[in-house]
Amino acid sequence: MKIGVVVFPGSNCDHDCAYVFKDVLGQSVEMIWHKDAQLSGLDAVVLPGGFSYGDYLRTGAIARFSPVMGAVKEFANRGGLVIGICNGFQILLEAGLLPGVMLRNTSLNFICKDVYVKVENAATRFTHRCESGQVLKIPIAHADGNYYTDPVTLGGIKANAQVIFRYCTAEGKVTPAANPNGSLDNIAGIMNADGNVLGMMPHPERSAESVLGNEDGRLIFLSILSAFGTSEVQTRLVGA
Ligand SMILES: NC(=O)CC[C@H](N)C(=O)O
Repeated sequence: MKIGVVVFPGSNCDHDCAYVFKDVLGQSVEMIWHKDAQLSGLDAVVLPGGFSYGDYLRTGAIARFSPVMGAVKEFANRGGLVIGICNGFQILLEAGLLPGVMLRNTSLNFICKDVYVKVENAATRFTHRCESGQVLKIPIAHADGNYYTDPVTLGGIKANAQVIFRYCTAEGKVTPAANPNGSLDNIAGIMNADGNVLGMMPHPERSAESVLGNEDGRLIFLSILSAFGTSEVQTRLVGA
C-alpha cells in the first residue's frame, strides 16, 4: 500500500512514521509537503507528531490552515484513512475532522514517558490486530494532551464507540492515577463517526520494533495494513 506522510514546518516525527511504514513494514511512502494542495494515489495519510508552527497560538491551530489540509479533508470525506499522532491529533481537532480540543497538561509540564493505554474498541481499521481491552505500552511526549469536549459530544462519542484508547494502569484499570495529563475520561485516542479518521496522543511509531524494546505500537500499523489486505514485507535480515 501507499502511505502519504504530511510534513509541516516543525514536524519532527514525520521520518519516524515513514521509517516504520517503509523500512520496518516494507510499504511505499510519499512525503507530502504541507503546501501541496493535492493528494493522489494514496491509501492512507499520516499527520505526524511534532511542533507545527512552533506550537504558536495553540497546538495545531496554524497548521490547520496549511493548503494540504483542504486535500486531507477531501480525502477523509471520500473515506480515506487518516491517522493523526500527537501533534497530528491536535491538528485534526483544530481542523474539525475530530471533535473536541486539546488543553495544556494539568501539570503544565511537557511529559515524555511510557504510558499504558487500553484498547476500548478493537473493531476498527486502526486497531483490529489488537484484542478488545488489550493494554498497550506506548510512549507519550507532549505538553498539550489534555483532551476536552462538552458533555453532549462526550456522550455521543462514548455511545458510538469512538473512544479508541484510554490511559490505564499496566493491569488495564482506567483510573485517575493512570491519567498522565488530565484528559477527560482518560481519553488517549478517538475516531470519527465514519471510522476512517483516528487521533491518538501516544506515539506508536516509537514502539514499533524490537530494537526499541517495545513493539506494542506496531499493532496500529499492522491493523492499517491488514485493513487493505496487505501484509508486512520483510525488508531486512533481522539481526544482520
Ligand atoms: N510529540 C508531539 O507531537 C508534540 C505535541 C505538541 N507539540 C505538544 O507538545 O503538545
